[in-house]
Amino acid sequence: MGQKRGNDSKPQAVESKKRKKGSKLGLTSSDGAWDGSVDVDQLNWKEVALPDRMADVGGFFGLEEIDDVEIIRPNGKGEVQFKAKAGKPKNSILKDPSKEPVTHEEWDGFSNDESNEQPTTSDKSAEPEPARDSSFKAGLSFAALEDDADDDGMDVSAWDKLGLSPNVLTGLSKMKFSTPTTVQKSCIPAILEGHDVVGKASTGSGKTLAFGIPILEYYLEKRPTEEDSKEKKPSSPMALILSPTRELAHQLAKHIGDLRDNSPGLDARIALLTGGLSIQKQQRQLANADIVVGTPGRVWEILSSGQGLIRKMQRVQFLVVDEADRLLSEGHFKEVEEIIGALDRQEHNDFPDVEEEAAAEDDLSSRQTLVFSATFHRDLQQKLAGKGRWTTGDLMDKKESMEYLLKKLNFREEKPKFIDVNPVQQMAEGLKEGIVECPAMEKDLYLYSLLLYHPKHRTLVFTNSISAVRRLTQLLQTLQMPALALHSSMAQKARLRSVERFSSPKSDPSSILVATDVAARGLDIKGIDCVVHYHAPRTADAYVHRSGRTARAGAVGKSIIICAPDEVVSVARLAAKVHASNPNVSAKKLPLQSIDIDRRVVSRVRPRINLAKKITESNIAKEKVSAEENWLREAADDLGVDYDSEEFDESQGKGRGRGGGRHQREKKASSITKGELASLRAELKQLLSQRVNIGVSERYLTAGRVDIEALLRGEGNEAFLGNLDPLKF
Ligand SMILES: Nc1ncnc2c1ncn2[C@@H]1O[C@H](COP(=O)(O)OP(=O)(O)OP(=O)(O)O)[C@@H](O)[C@H]1O
Repeated sequence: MGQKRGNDSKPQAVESKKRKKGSKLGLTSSDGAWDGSVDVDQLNWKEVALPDRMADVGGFFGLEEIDDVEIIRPNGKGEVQFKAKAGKPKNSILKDPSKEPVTHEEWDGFSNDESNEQPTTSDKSAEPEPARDSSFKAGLSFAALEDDADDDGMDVSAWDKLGLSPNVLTGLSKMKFSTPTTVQKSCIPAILEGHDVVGKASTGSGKTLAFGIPILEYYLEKRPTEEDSKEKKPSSPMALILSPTRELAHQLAKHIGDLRDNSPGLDARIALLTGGLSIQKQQRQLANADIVVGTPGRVWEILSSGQGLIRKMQRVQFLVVDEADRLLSEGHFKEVEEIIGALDRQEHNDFPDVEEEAAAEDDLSSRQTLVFSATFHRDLQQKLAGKGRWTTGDLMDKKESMEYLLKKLNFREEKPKFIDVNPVQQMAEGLKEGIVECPAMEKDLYLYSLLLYHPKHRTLVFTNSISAVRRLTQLLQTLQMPALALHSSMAQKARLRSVERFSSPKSDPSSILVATDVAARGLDIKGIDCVVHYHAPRTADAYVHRSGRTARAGAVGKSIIICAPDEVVSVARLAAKVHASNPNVSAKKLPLQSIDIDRRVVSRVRPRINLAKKITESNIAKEKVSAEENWLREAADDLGVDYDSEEFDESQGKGRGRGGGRHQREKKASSITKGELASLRAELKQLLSQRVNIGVSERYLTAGRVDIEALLRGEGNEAFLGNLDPLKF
């Protein structure tokens, strides 16, 4: 049974017990006045600016600098103190970089693999920020609500039953979230009551705020008092939120940060701990954070660096495991286990006095564990049972998921609440699923045709490999389509640019993002109308998450699988698994609509595709050959031998070893001359300048059967000329 979290604050004695340890920060002179010296963490550090060309470099370059600081050596020995020359800052609190709202600039890209992450310097040191608004008291903010009544806020009475503070309601109103989503309605009260919660709800259903709101409410209730601030009592983070990828961590921090920024009196400081940022800076952010969001690799790296951080983190009141099936699987499992183990470990000599130890035990016993995902797959079960391999990606039912989560996570309650908002339906309600069947070698042609049918649709195309992302992006760009690439071996700045360009409201409404599964989870981009699986997803949960990038937050969207004949059976099996728990769906009648693309369109655009493929293959082969040659030349230089490209080509071309044929094809593609390439381009340009002509002859045009005026006005699908049935999907 969950221990109900009362609305009253803990008795003062317990509060002060928790924060008993004296502050070592600013020093005071004999008359008790602050003498201007501060701890190194409290100085107003700024990141060292780098020239643009070095923007993707990190590590050592994550240095920060500071001006106008006097270094004092009180007793002439090793000990140093710092004094900001500018004098005493406002409210005696110097700027704390972790308190700045998380901005887009701080984001440094995507990666599944934290260990391979490149540090970056893309985050900017913040402007000086206001100190905590300690005059603002929770529960006394009706005035704030009234003040804002005439801005463009919304009626939020639908949230009334959830018992939220006026502060958070104001924030929700400003964000125009008039109604809680189902997962929010079900999870928020349970979390506010103090329960451990496992929440399962479809993609895009608002899970972030389902746990984010109770955390902010807890902050309002327990935030440090004015007194604490004056005494500069060190605080501990209240929540640790773990996320499997950097972009998700960023999004979570941003989403919760947005609500904080819109809610009067809410000034919780959020630290973002992901690879790619200077670790020293993150350690400093952590020192003052109220909410910590991070990826397991970096969180563990920082916690295990000592400095009493584990002890500090043991006091978190909320441990959130987002995208739990992914986080408790694959590469992250070990680090998550380490983190959870460290949070639970209680060693007696950890605490300098009995009172502190008692307070820590108190915190530990009241810690809530919150676990969220849209899917819980069977591999998690296998892995937890010690059977190792990740294979099927099949989805687990409620009982199985619970059993295995219970084994691994140290829930405070014997029976955490499992809130499954969509027990029968894995997919978002507004999602339409379709399948396009085509010959295995003609996927490019069918993808292009599909895209022509969907002008002004923001489309996300998933492939199963990085090389396919590279090739397809170039192919579509050659066909003058606004395509962008996203995969984990791109430089971080380039990844950021791709997502920003794709998601910007100002971008071309026909934008296409070609991506690997690095974009499958959590990416919350408004207005993705269509998800295309160029390669069929390998697992049922991948299908759910990829498709979940569209039809988010009650919107509608389409998910289309392009499928070769020999893939049809496995794709149908995959869809059957996803819909298995839906009694309204039978294996014989899956909600996977077959889409027929007009054969005339396909045959008319084939010459475009053939030309574009030739150009793209030639470009890619040229890039590859030149990279290979550079490498061989360098290797030959190192070995002190002569590199003879012809001799090397001969040895490759005789079919010795694997890949000889491919090498020959690449060589051939790369040998297209500049002149030939230019004429291919000119030919393609000519084809692209004409609309795809369907059943229209000049006679037909002059007979007036096509409304040329309407076409010129941009009505209908401008890609096509003639009578064309719309795609029935
Ligand atoms: N109550 C609400 N009303 C309207 N929109 C909301 C509400 N709550 C959240 N949203 C919006 O819904 C979108 C999806 O939310 P969120 O990213 O939390 O979904 P999710 O369930 O975590 O998805 P995924 O499983 O794909 O990670 C966000 O853009 C968010 O701003």
